[in-house]
Amino acid sequence: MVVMGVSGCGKSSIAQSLAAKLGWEMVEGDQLHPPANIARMSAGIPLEDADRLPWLDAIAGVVEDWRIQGRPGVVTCSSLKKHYRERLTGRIKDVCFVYLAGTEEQIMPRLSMRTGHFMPTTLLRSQFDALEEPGEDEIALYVSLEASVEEIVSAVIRVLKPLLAS
Ligand SMILES: Nc1ncnc2c1ncn2[C@@H]1O[C@H](COP(=O)(O)OP(=O)(O)OP(=O)(O)O)[C@@H](O)[C@H]1O
Ligand SMILES: O=C(O)[C@H](O)[C@@H](O)[C@H](O)[C@H](O)CO
Repeated sequence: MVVMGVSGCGKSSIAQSLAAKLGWEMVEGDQLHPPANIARMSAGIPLEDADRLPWLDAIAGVVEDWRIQGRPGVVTCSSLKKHYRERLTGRIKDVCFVYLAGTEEQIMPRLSMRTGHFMPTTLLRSQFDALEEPGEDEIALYVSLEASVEEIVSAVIRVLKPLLAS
């Protein structure tokens, strides 16, 4: 499972709770950024494709390891563009994206109140500019970010339960 969406949509919060409830391993995709990417974002400079590709490949490696081991897992990754998501999954249809959907107006207060994180609020617009929402040809669950973490996690597990049982 890849919890995706723009900065501040709630990926880390939802993924932590999902992994705990499911008993799955969780990987924070942001931990796999090259230091140069963190420095770039911290300086208020949006990442470009060239910056993201090695990061996406590192996350794809986590997904592939889980696939080889036959183990489920939850990883957070903004996955803003379709070709990023294809790079993450290798176009293998065993990965579900949980897309935390919302508006800049809904997310900005969260980013403004968050402390101790490298991502400046000024980059939120660039995240939406880059965002390509998952299409009908992709395995993705749209979830409104407006609900509580508990409500979102319960809804995701409820909807995916039949898949999780297989
Ligand atoms: N469902 C929610 N309702 C209210 N606040 C939330 C919700 N989910 C997350 N938050 C809060 O919003 C802020 C951003 O959440 P979080 O860090 O999980 O987002 P993120 O998508 O992982 O961000 P980034 O991509 O920048 O790391 C945090 O302060 C978090 O406590
Ligand atoms: O795709 C990107 O521009 C970046 O990866 C950001 O989305 C960060 O990973 C994170 O969301 C901010 O902390």
